Amino acid sequence: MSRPKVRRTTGENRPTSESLDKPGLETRRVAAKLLAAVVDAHASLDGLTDPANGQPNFRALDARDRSLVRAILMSALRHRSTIEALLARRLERPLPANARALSHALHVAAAQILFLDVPDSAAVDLAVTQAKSDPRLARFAGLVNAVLRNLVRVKARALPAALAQTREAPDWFAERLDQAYGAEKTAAILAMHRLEPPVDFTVRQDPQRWAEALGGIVLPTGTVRIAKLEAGVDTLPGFEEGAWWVQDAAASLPAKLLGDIAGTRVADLCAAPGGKTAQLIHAGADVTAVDLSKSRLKRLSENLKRLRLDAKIVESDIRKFEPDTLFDAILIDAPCSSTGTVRRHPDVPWTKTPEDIEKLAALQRALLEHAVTLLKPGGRLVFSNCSLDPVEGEAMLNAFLAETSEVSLDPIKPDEIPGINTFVTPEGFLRTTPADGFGEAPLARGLDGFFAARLIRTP
Ligand SMILES: C[S@@+](CC[C@H](N)C(=O)[O-])C[C@H]1O[C@@H](n2cnc3c(N)ncnc32)[C@H](O)[C@@H]1O
Repeated sequence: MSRPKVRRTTGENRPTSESLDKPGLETRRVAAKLLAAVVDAHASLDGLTDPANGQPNFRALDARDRSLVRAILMSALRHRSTIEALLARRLERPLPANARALSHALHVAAAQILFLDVPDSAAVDLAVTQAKSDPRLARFAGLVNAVLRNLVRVKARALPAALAQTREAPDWFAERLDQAYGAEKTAAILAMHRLEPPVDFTVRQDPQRWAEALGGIVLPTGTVRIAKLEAGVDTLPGFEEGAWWVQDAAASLPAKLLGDIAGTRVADLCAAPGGKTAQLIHAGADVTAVDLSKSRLKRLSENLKRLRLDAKIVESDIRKFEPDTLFDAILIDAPCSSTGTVRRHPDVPWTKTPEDIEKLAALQRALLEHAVTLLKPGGRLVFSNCSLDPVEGEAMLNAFLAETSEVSLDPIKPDEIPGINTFVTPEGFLRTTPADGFGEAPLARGLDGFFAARLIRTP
């Protein structure tokens, strides 16, 4: 194939009022702007697309265009390495480092061409118009046209080959997974990161009935799972009456590891938005929910209100939380790199760095050190997080245990919760990854990456 050449701007590339108003153009511009914010400024996609506090250009779009922007960005990030490889092959030389806006516009268009149900001609045409109407991109309009037209022509053959050859992750992340899990399991984890995950529900009772009502299956742990949402969760049966809450199957396990807590006083430290708080209250505990974030605690209150569940809510840094009486049990679901949730949050590996992992592990250690002082002698504490990185999990916990006499490990037993036996490590930690699951049925495969350990306060 003849490689596209960079074409210089001519007068014909100046924006016209027609090009500025072209239907769909603003949606692509916003998508490219948000992609820049994620990849270059490490902003979180959920924050940027928050309906109340998100990026202003995004919030100015109507609901349909907002969903298209989200769909473009989910695909662009979920397949970022593959798109990068396919674009690089169609360019004569790498894009200059200062051509970030061009790179983002190409990625947004390629995501539509390769992964979304948008007509190819519309994706190409809008990207070219976008280039012509942006002073930073106008001189590249010819290149955008040539690269994207070429991509459309070859995609049937080139996409499967690129998917097979590309590791779908930034190098730092794939290398850390390799070190922790080995090449084969890393490949399986990264393959799961490309797929849209199912939706899991924790139900208050009668999982079988709710599986039928929602059109899903019951996993061995009791979680109800459906393949995908056809509309908002608030349209599903059982939402109004608070019969269930959305919670990944792995996220439902740490609270269960506290065992029978009916009638006991339990602290849920790092509680918001409250999925695990709801489990603890539903299990019959008198729960104190503590979190640093006012806005996240507001969501926790709203969630508990819908579920008609009640907890004492405390806004505090848990390092400064000094209750009058010690707790019978504690759950601490600590802030982490969230690398176990990449299937749902494909921006995570592109917004986090190895330095973040080290900093978060140090914060977790500090939170855990204070949390154990709030526990009654003989009481149990479960520490959990949704990171795949052992620095935030196994290594942090082992180092803490080696240096403290205040608590000891209470190993998790493989048969104490149905369905978890393959997730329990030889030392008695819980470790899940997206490559794990509950059997070979397609809907039973995969769950978020989680780490959990149970400790007991020295009597
Ligand atoms: C992984 S989220 C918790 C998810 C929650 N347990 C659930 O199941 O819905 C971590 C939480 O820790 C909170 N957090 C972070 N640092 C904290 C601190 N120093 N003290 C209290 N909460 C903190 C964050 O605001 C965030 O809500």
